[in-house]
Amino acid sequence: MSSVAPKSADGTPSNANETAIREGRARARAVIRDWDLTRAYINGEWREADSREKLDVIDPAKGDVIGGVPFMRTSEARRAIDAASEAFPAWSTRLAKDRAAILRRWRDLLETHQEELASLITLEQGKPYDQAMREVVGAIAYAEWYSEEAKRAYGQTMPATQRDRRVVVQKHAVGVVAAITPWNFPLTMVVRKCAPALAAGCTVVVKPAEDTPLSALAAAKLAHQAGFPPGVFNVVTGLPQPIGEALTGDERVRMLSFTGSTEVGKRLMAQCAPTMKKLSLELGGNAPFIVMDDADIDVAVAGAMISKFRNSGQTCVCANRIFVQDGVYDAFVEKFIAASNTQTIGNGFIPGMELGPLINRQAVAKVERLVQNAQKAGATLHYGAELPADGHFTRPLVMTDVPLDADCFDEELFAPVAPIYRFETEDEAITLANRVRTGLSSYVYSRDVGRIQRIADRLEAGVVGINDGTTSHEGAPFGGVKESGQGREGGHWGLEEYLEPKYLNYAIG
Ligand SMILES: NC(=O)c1ccc[n+]([C@@H]2O[C@H](COP(=O)([O-])OP(=O)(O)OC[C@H]3O[C@@H](n4cnc5c(N)ncnc54)[C@H](O)[C@@H]3O)[C@@H](O)[C@H]2O)c1
Ligand SMILES: O=C[C@H](O)CS(=O)(=O)O
Repeated sequence: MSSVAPKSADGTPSNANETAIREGRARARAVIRDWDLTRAYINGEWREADSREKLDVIDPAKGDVIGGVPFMRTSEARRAIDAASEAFPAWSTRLAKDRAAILRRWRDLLETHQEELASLITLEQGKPYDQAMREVVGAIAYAEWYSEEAKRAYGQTMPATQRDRRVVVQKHAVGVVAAITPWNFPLTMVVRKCAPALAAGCTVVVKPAEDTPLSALAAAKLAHQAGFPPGVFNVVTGLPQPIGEALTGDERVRMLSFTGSTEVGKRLMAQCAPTMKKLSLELGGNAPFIVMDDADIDVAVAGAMISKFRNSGQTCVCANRIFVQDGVYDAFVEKFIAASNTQTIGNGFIPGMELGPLINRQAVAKVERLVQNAQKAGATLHYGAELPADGHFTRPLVMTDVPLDADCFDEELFAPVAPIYRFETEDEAITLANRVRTGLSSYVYSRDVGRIQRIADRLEAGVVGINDGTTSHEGAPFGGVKESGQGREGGHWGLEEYLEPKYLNYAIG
């Protein structure tokens, strides 16, 4: 049976753990203090809310207040749009190599301060420190990619169709971009949107998630040091709805780049319609994880563990439905439950911690609702670690015998809960995998390359992990189909999102 974080002999959390938590929190709170992460960033200045109100920031592992950011609303959002709009002409016409150089400095500052940034992520989002460090490394990778891609916004010439005509295609920055980001990767989601936007010559107003605003403010602090001119990069913190209405309703904002739930994505999409904004929407997932009976079971179990439990299941690409073919079902279930039940759960500052808390109480209530629904429908529950004393934790859980009509088949769990479903044929697996409204990530385990290709061809998804539970790559076009959104982030695809082609037709006489 697994346990909460490693304990001392008498069963209380070891002094070493308590010391690690205390020291980790102290390091992160020193970053908040020394970097003065208490004000939003508008037009190159650090600003309070007009009302002087503050929005508390909570440590999800302890449930206590660890910081406060400006509780901004419409007026401050409008000032950020003013700044971004005024900065756009100069920034968009600046030489690409100059934009690239500033992005490179931003990238280097992210790397120089990666330990401070990782501590901040663990404190405000809860993920274990080594996962937070991997998030910072991911953010650095995106910043690096777009510091280079900034110089590759290439145009084209078209073969003449008339002897006295020439056609030249140019690329132009879209304009002011509103970037609204989620809490599960509070740094990477900001960099993954802003780096390509800034590389393309756009200016940006970021509204981070209210649960995790500090990482976005830290990114702004480093962007300021990197030399982004005033108004080019802005971060507004506060009440989502009025800020969102200001950003989506203002005709000067030419694009919305949103990462978050499908529900909110649909709402924001509708709010953008009156001013016809360009959209990049990275929305909800519900990833199928398919294990065929010729798969290497140990490889499949290892992949399912990473895909399911990374960030305590709070990623858009987590395995949300694990489908195992009849012939290997019992073997897979036995090994997967054993692996799941050895995981430690606790404060992310404890060295080697595997599972941190969920982001807030609402997230815990949602997963409890989905588990109760599945159990009532007939699922068998195989619980892992006991819960730590405080914080927003939920126990790691494997569910077998899950009925196909359980709510968790269609809803994103966003928790360390793994429903397993049995299937018989390849066609049945694909039909079940596609029987949802989203299509972001998916996984297939087999050692038959023809079977893998047949399944990958038919999966309704933007990403297919093949014998691999992790699929992130800064150069790949990340994004989904159906209600997982539209547009792509990463690689040249990510830069193109923030560019508009314009063709010039020359009569040459
Ligand atoms: N596709 C991806 O790349 C990706 C990445 C991470 C998370 N997600 C998805 O995000 C969801 C979890 O993140 P979340 O809980 O932060 O999502 P969420 O939709 O609740 O919030 C996302 C962002 O939208 C803001 N927001 C919420 N309501 C708003 C409104 N009315 N107006 C303006 N802004 C508003 C929030 O403050 C936050 O900044 C999951 O569904 C997950 O799959 C997708
Ligand atoms: O949560 C969504 C992220 O996009 C996951 S990942 O960073 O792409 O793996």
